[in-house]
Amino acid sequence: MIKVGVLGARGRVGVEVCKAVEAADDLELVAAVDKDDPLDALIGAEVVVDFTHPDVVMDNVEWCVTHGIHPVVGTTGWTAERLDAVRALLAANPGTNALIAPNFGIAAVLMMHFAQQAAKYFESVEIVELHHPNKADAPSGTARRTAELVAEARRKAGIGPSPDATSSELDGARGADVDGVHVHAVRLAGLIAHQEVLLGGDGEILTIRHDTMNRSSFTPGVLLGVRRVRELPGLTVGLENLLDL
Ligand SMILES: NC(=O)C1=CN([C@@H]2O[C@H](COP(=O)(O)OP(=O)(O)OC[C@H]3O[C@@H](n4cnc5c(N)ncnc54)[C@H](OP(=O)(O)O)[C@@H]3O)[C@@H](O)[C@H]2O)C=CC1
Ligand SMILES: O=C(O)C1=N[C@H](C(=O)O)C[C@H](O)C1
Repeated sequence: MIKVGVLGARGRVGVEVCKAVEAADDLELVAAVDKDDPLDALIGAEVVVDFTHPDVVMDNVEWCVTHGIHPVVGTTGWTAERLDAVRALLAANPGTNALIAPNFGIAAVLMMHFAQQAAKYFESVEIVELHHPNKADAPSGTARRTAELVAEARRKAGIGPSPDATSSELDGARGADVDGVHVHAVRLAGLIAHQEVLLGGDGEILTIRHDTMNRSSFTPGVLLGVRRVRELPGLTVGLENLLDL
C-alpha cells in the first residue's frame, strides 16, 4: 500500500483525487488537507498530490520535499524559473522525487504529443484554450506547455515565426506570445477545460482538439503518477514521460 496525502482535497479536482485514491486497492488515503489545515497532517504520507493554487504550490512542494515526501503536482502556474527552483530543492534533498504535469488527462497528453508531431509540417500555428471562469491562471498550463513543445519542434525543423502582417491591434487581440506561439484564452460559464491547436499550411488546416468532460478524467493519470513517482529520479515534467508514446 502506498500512503497518499491530498492537498486541495476540497477543491474541484482534489475531491475526485480523494475518491480515486480511496477506491484503489494499492493506495491508502492518509490525509486530505485543504486551505488553513496544518500541513503536518501530511506527515506519514509517502506521496502527496497537489491540486491547490499557483500562488501556494511552491511552498507546498518545498514542504513535501524537505519532509521526504514525493509530490505529484497538478497545480499550474509553472515557469522555467520555478521548475529550476524545484530541481535545486530536489538536488539538496536526494532520494525525494517530484512529478509535475500540466494535464493528467491521457487524451490531453496525446493532444499535446500530436501537436508536437504535426508542428514541423505547417507554417502557421496558434492555440486557443477554453476554460471555466473560476480558473486562476491564463493561459492554462496545458496551453503554455503545448506552445513550448510546438515551438521546440518548429525550431528543430528550422521553421521561422508564423506569418503575421498585423501592424495595428488592440492590446490582447493577438493573444499571449508563449515562446513565439500565439495563445488565446477563453473563460466561459458552462465550460470545463478545452483546447484547440490550429495548424495552417498551403490551402489546408489541421485542428487538434481536446475536451475535458468531467474532472474524474484526470484521476487515472494522477494515480499513475502516484504509483510511479518514487522510482523517477529528480524532477519529471509531464505525464508523457510515464507513457509509451
Ligand atoms: N494538471 C491537471 O491535470 C489539472 C490541473 N488543474 C490545476 O489544479 C489547480 C486546482 O484546480 P481546481 O481543483 O479547479 O481548483 P479549486 O479552486 O477548485 O481547488 C483548489 C483547492 O485548494 C485549496 N487551497 C488553496 N490554498 C491551499 C493551501 N495553501 N493548502 C491547501 N489547500 C489550498 C482551495 O481552497 P479555497 O477554495 O478555500 O481557496 C481549494 O479547495 C489549478 O492550478 C488548476 O489549473 C486542474 C485540473 C487538471
Ligand atoms: O484549471 C483547470 O480547470 C485546468 N487546469 C489545467 C491547465 O491549466 O492546463 C489542466 C486543465 O486544462 C484544467
